[in-house]
Amino acid sequence: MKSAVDTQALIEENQQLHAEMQDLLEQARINQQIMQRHQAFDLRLIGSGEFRDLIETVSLLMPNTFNLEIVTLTLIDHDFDIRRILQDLQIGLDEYPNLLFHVEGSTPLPQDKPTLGAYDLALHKPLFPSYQPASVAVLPLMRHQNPIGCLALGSAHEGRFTGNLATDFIERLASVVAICLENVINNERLKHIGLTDPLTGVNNRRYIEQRMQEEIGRAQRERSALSCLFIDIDHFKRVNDKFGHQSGDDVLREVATRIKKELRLSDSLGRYGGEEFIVLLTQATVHDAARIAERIRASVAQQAILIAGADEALQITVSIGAAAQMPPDRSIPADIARQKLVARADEALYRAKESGRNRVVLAD
Ligand SMILES: Nc1nc2c(ncn2[C@@H]2O[C@H](COP(=O)(O)OP(=O)(O)OP(=O)(O)O)[C@@H](O)[C@H]2O)c(=O)[nH]1
Repeated sequence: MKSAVDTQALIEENQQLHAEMQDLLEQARINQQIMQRHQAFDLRLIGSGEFRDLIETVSLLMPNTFNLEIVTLTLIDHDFDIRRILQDLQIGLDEYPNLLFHVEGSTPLPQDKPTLGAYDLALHKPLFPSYQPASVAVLPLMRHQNPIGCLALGSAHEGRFTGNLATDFIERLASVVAICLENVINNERLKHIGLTDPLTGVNNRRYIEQRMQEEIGRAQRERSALSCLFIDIDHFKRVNDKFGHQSGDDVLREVATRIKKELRLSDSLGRYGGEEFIVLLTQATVHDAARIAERIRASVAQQAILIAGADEALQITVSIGAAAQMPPDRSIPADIARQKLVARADEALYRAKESGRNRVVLAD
């Protein structure tokens, strides 16, 4: 027969076991929640179709999911290839302070294995320009054995990332991010190719029409000014006939470059047809448009264009028709407003040609 003492010990042991089981259950519940959060994060990451999605997932969702103070993504883009595409697609880098670009010649990014440990100002400042964590994990992003950038995880806790922590989990995370990154960059590249004129590198007609429609809609809503320039190279057929098609192509490229130089970042330039370009000037009245058009005309006319194979530089001029959409009429659908604006600029261009070329004419 068991004594009262034995019974009491049994009860206490039972209570102890019960408490341990409750702890284990609680731990399992927390683990399950963490796993679900990680799975949701993986799905968002893998589902990123555009650059914007990926950057937002990495810089906003990732710190939340993994309990971090900051996550930054540094890309290797020494030839500015990625930045040019993002700029042309109107993806403003200012919107993403945690997206960084490695500076050529500065401390090389880690390759192969992640590095974990305490924050080191000299080493980590470029990866965390706006926040100083206590401990960091720097994960190399590799594709086909080549480094494409790095992911930097920052925690406010000193003990979070230490040299002896197993790295399998974060290595897997880095390889998923690297694949997703390559995928979104390729998607944006394809989009860019579809909207770019291969000869001059400026936007093509499809892009400029699309952009005009958006900007006209915005100008109508915000009651802001918007102008359009229709630019045509004078006697371009003579260039082709006299110096060959290749020289004609060189002239087209140089004229596109000179036009672009006179524009602000918010303006758009597109090749509209053979030797025709359209410029869309946002927040620009007819006076602004006339001033910019005159600058473009002068920049083409003032300096002859050097052509490979030709003995002398070619004197090229352009004629420009300018039309402003002011005040924007909200009752007209944006596509009709776009066609009207282009038609008015085209009509002004016709008058510029008729009245002697190498001039700017404003639409009525
Ligand atoms: N090299 C080259 N020529 C092109 C291209 N696209 C169109 N052209 C040529 O551009 C010329 C346009 O000639 P026209 O429309 O007669 O006009 P223009 O000679 O510029 O005369 P005006 O506009 O009246 O001053 C044609 O000879 C086309 O073959 C191109 O991609 N490359």
